[in-house]
Amino acid sequence: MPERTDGVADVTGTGRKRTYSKGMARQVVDGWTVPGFTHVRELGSGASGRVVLAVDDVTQTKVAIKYLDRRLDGDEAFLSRFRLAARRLAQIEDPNLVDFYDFVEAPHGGAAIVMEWVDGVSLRRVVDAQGPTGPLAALSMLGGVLVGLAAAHAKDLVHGSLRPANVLVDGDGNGRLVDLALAPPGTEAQSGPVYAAPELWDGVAAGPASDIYAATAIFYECLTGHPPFSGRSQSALAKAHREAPVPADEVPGPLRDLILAGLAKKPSERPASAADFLGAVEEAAVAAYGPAWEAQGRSRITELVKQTQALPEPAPARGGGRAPAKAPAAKSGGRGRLVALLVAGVVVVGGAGGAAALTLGGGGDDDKKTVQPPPSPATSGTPSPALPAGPGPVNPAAAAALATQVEQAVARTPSGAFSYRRTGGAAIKAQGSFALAAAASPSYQMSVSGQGADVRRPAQARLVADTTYLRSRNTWRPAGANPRTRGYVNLVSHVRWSSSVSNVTTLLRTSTSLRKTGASTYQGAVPLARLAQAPGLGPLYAEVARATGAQQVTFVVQFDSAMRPLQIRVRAAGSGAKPRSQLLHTSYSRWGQKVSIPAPRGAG
Ligand SMILES: Nc1ncnc2c1ncn2[C@@H]1O[C@H](COP(=O)(O)OP(=O)(O)OP(=O)(O)O)[C@@H](O)[C@H]1O
Repeated sequence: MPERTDGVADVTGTGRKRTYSKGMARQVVDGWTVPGFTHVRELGSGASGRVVLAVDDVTQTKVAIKYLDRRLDGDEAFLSRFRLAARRLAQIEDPNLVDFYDFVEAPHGGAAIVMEWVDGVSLRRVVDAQGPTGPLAALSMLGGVLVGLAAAHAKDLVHGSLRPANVLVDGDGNGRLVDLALAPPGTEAQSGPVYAAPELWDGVAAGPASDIYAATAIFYECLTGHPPFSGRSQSALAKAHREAPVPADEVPGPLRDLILAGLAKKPSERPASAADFLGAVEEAAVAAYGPAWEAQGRSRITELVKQTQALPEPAPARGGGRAPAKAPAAKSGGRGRLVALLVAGVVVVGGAGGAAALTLGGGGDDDKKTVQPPPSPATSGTPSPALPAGPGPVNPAAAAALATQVEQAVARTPSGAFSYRRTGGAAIKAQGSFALAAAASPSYQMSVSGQGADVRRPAQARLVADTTYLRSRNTWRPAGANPRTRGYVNLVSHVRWSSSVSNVTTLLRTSTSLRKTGASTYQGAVPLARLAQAPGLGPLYAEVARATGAQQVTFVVQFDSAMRPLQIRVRAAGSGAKPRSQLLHTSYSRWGQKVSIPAPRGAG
């Protein structure tokens, strides 16, 4: 049973307690407010509720609180489902999901979600204001959305109503998904009709495949400035999703297969999982735009976010409830977009050469007439030429100084959270936290799984002083000696080295080409023969060389402003008739968070 504190249910079971201050501000939202927070301002509202920026009275942390619409907080079936989803949401930490803190219910009606406040703008606003993002930024957004979906799907959580308004883009160009599991089953198609997969229109419950469809429809809109299908009524839109050919010829040639795969009419014909799709996205992006595509795409989207933030913020939408779907009266392409066009000195007359497409959303932000945007500063984002992947000159002293700077930055806040995945070959996924000790080996706690039959189920693992412990029925046991758990020991070792900071610094130090490709992004290449000599990392890269036949790896690493890694992507691509490739991708977050990973007591 949820513990009740001060009349507030702690349904996430996190046991978080707050000291609730009296007399907190109750402006912005009338009636019940979540105790312990002071509201700052309203951020906006939609069909599912009203969102306010608030400050935790104890920690002074800024949060976003979504007060659920009466339609939801009065629906007991929805509430009991969402309570279960909330427990899982509270356990996920992923750089592409907005952190979920609490689901709070008032004793006499009223419910709210307390979540991380994202200092950024929604992708809806970015596309409204700037038009198509250019292919690299669109790919980077799709990649982020798929990473977030993969993390949610791994916990059996489906987004259900994914659309650009539910992708918040932060100042680092990171797309973060919000509003997971908020659409009551059966209403998913109406929650985001423009992005709703054909099966949702037939009343099939939302699943990973419908999330992949929505992610691809968003990708399409980033590329072209308008969604793939439109219709004058719900039934016309449903028919288009079910029957109309995918208008793939509007997107750049190298990206068409991705669009066709993700928007396949039958769920079984779409990529098998978000993680699989991510692998295909990576392959297509590298082939078309070179290994630095992600860094370039991210820097492009970061620029678009900045430009959008500089525009006057649209007044928060009011009214909560979404109007029942009806053919919308012709509207302009959105307030923000209009302002952007005026700022850019572009005058749009009528339907931009007849290219206007009427799209039907369920109201609110997604209910808009999209106009094929004329070239604007933002749409002229043709990719810069791919950087050379081959070895080039490197200044070893500069590379070593950079590596030292990273080590020093990490040593100041030596703990955090990470998520890791390997794609290509046998997939591996892991996420958790780590603590780096100067004099001892680092400790990791993670949920880890792989593709082999013996490691497919996620296991909870700890690595302390080079011993791996696995959790089984609430008991931690050392795993080394047991042949049945050897697979997990190998996975943990792989993850530990792949996502280690020493992997980052070794790649920098041994690079044969290294260049700065963004404000805090570097791209380089290292021959695998060199990495095979590196302490600890040797076996990892020997395996990569064996599996791919590659001679070298290329990498892209991005740092935060304190020079701690935010993410690193290492790619090995073999050559020949059937080249095999692998991607090792670690994202880091929450540097400096308090992490304690002791050796389990009594576990030997
Ligand atoms: N965690 C957050 N951090 C920052 N801004 C947020 C956050 N969650 C929502 N917002 C912003 O608050 C506003 C209202 O969000 P809301 O989710 O109600 O809108 P919506 O997605 O259009 O509608 P709905 O999902 O309810 O149909 C939007 O501008 C959204 O970008």
